[in-house]
Amino acid sequence: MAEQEIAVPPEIYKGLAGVPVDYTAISKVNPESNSLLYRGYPVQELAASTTFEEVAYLLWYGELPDDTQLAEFEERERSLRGLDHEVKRIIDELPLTAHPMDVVRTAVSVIGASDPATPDDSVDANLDKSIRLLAKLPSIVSYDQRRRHELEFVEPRGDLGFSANFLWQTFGELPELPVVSAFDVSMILYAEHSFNASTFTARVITSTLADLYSAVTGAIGALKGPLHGGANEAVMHAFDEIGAGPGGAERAAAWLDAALAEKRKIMGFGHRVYKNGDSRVPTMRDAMERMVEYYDRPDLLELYVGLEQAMAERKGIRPNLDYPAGPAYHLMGFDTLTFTPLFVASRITGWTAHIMEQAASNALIRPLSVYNGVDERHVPVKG
Ligand SMILES: CC(=O)SCCNC(=O)CCNC(=O)[C@H](O)C(C)(C)COP(=O)(O)OP(=O)(O)OC[C@H]1O[C@@H](n2cnc3c(N)ncnc32)[C@H](O)[C@@H]1OP(=O)(O)O
Ligand SMILES: O=C([O-])CC(=O)C(=O)O
Repeated sequence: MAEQEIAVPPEIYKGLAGVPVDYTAISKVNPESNSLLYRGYPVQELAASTTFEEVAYLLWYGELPDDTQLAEFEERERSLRGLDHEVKRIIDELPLTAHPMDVVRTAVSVIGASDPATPDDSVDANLDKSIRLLAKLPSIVSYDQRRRHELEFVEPRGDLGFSANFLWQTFGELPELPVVSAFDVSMILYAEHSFNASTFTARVITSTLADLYSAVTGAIGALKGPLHGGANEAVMHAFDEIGAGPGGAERAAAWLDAALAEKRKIMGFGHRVYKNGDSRVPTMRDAMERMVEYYDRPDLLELYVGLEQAMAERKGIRPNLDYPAGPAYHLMGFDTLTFTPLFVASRITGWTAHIMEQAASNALIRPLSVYNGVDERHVPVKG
């Protein structure tokens, strides 16, 4: 008699936590040293000495551009910033009740559906689509924020860098240097973070040989959720619940106790990979503090510090990048609902770098599941 097989239940890695699924040469997230490298460069150094355009180039081409390469790259990006009538028309048809992330997702989908190069998956075509989306996202995001205030579209300006132009198109006035610089830092920090949920979504879609626009559209959907990019918006909702004005630290602690008693997740805290703090937070916190000073809002900093300290005491959980980014964007004047679309405008660089990396060394992403439903049964014979 054959020896009876003892079924060993396979180990399930819920949420793929701790499971390496592929190599990447784009960025290295190191929770032990609390560091983040883009193509080998520490993100803090990039934030201090480069522009977001240089970082986009680095992520896509693997090296920082020299002066000539940067000038050509900037010229191309600036030439593509306009928005076709068709995209504006479709945005206009969307109800104002639509979340801005749904608007961005739809606009990217429309651009993909209208681009004759969509099926071309050559490296050159994908680079072209990537810079096209990078250039157009500020127009899409600002157009949507402005239409909610019944304001006209502001045409992009070819004499401004990415971040200055983004602010110009959103607010219709030229921002001062400290604001442009803090915004540019946020774009650099949000640009790339290895196999996070939205990037992995983009890679899964690419692995089926679907086009770049489809992968980006799916990634936008994944980023919308509050456990991922949607947390920067959710941080501001929490700040609104706590309320502005003096005494923020005490109110934040009391709010936190009530929220934890209700078993709520505190948005902007915790991270799947970093368990001792997010490598990007100190740099973004500096940028946020510069905005607190610039806009003279010490009460917001008091609330920020109060909630951070209370969370450390109660749960020992540290903030992630969304925590300082939310209040920084609020101070700059962005609507709270626009915060996650700002994340899209930056992460388009990382997503598309990963789409191209996946396409260059593809294997269909298709994990296994372990069935735990009812045993096999049979449809009763009728009659
Ligand atoms: C740019 C980004 O996308 S960064 C992430 C942005 N997302 C957020 O800020 C949402 C809030 N944070 C969270 O929900 C989580 O920390 C995540 C989703 C980011 C990471 O989750 P995981 O790695 O799965 O951690 P996990 O959920 O296992 O947390 C471990 C424990 O800490 C708790 N915890 C983690 N984060 C939080 C939080 N923000 N608030 C309250 N409790 C938390 C969990 O409830 C869990 O407790 P338990 O062991 O008693 O069940
Ligand atoms: O890495 C993650 O899981 C989430 C994150 O911080 C990011 O995408 O920037």
